[in-house]
Amino acid sequence: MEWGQMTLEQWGDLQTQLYETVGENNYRNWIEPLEFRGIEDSGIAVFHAPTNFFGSYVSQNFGDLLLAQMSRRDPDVRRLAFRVGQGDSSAERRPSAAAEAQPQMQQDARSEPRSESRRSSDILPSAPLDARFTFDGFVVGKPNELAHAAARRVAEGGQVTFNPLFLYGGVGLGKTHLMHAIAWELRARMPELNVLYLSAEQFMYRFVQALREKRMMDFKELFRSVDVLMVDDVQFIAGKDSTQEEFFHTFNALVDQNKQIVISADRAPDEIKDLENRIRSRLQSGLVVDLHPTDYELRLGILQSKVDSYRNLYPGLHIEDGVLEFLAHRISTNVRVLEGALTRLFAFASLVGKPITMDLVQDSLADVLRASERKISIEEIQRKVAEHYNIRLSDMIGPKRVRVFARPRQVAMYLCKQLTRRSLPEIGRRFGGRDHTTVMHGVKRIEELRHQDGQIDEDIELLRRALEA
Ligand SMILES: Nc1ncnc2c1ncn2[C@@H]1O[C@H](COP(=O)(O)OP(=O)(O)OP(=O)(O)O)[C@@H](O)[C@H]1O
Repeated sequence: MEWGQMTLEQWGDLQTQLYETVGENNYRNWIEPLEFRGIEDSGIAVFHAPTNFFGSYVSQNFGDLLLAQMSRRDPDVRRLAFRVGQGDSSAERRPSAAAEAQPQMQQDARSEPRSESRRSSDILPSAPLDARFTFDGFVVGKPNELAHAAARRVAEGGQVTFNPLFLYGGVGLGKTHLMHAIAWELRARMPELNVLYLSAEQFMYRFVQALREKRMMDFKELFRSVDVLMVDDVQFIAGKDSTQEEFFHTFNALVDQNKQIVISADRAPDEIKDLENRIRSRLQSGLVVDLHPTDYELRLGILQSKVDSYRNLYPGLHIEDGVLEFLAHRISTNVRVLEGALTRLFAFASLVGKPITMDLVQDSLADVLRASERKISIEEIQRKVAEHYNIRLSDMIGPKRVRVFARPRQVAMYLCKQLTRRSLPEIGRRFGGRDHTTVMHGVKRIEELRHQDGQIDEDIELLRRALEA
């Protein structure tokens, strides 16, 4: 290291001044234990701090003052660095080239500790990131465009504008994918940032482990020294009092330091039961965005993008027109199921050496298609049919046998047979305790009428479509 102009002696003078400015207690606790190492030629004043937490605290609370006083004496001083560990600062302890190349980061890091040990992955391992979960692999549509835009903004790593970013949505809608994409992007753009991604469950596990091993100071220090904290599935900590407490303190400490936090959950903060109110309100204090259930266009887009990525794996595999549209229409539950179906189709087709046709879809995905069928209930059918024929529900189910009630009743029975998996006796029971032979007769009668009476046929088609919508 080349030393700047400031000498140890001058540091001694400065300490006396700091003593007067910060007061005896602060001075003894926070300034005196610092060891001045010198000034690197890049204008970084380097201090040795006893621990990362210590460095972080000094940086946060006295960094501006220290920097102002130092740069008054030596205009070359532009930043402070608090490092832990043994030995002299050496070349490998300098901020990385990437950090130097990032003007924004330099400004952020002005008074921050950026030691190698702080970045060391064995001290603060992030949960592994899935290589497929990048922004490139994320298909944007109406239901997720806001969440995607917010995630992009955070991934730029600029000034923290909303804190935390809270992403929520139902199962398999892309929360984890977006979180990983943010982490990948930040790592690529700013490798010097300490980005920690983990699930709320892992947070709890580490907390409990720290308690058990009596290493709470280390735990606090580690979590307070990250630059970006990302916690997935935060609903997990609901009802777990001490984990919530610790999460709350970690959260506050990082927000106070203007460090970005990204949280995901399966529901909105005010819908998470057994969450302390103070945490709930913290989680709501930034930007809360939800991933809406996918629509047909988004599902089709996702399928098309997955097919593109499969092209290398299965070259020459042909997909019949209409297959993707059919899947996007039929599998509307979640993207994970949709992806799984496509993977299975490709594997199946390549095994049997055939193109992906509608027949192959029916053969290889029968269970998935069955499971994703919308379940239509007997009550729903009865209600819709009663509405359609403008009669009361009680008359449809009741004993009256006049045609104005009997015909709609038979139509409803017929639809129950067609659209549900209920047995004839079960259907009979739900129509005022009628016998299964009555149901059978009704279903037969409607089958006949569909051939003879265009109006009935049309009514049934209309009702079926409304019920399946
Ligand atoms: N818009 C999208 N574009 C591409 N892939 C997507 C999209 N949304 C979801 N996926 C994929 O769907 C799968 C499930 O997504 P992810 O794991 O992110 O869901 P999640 O919302 O975190 O669900 P969970 O609540 O179950 O954890 C992943 O393989 C992901 O890549």
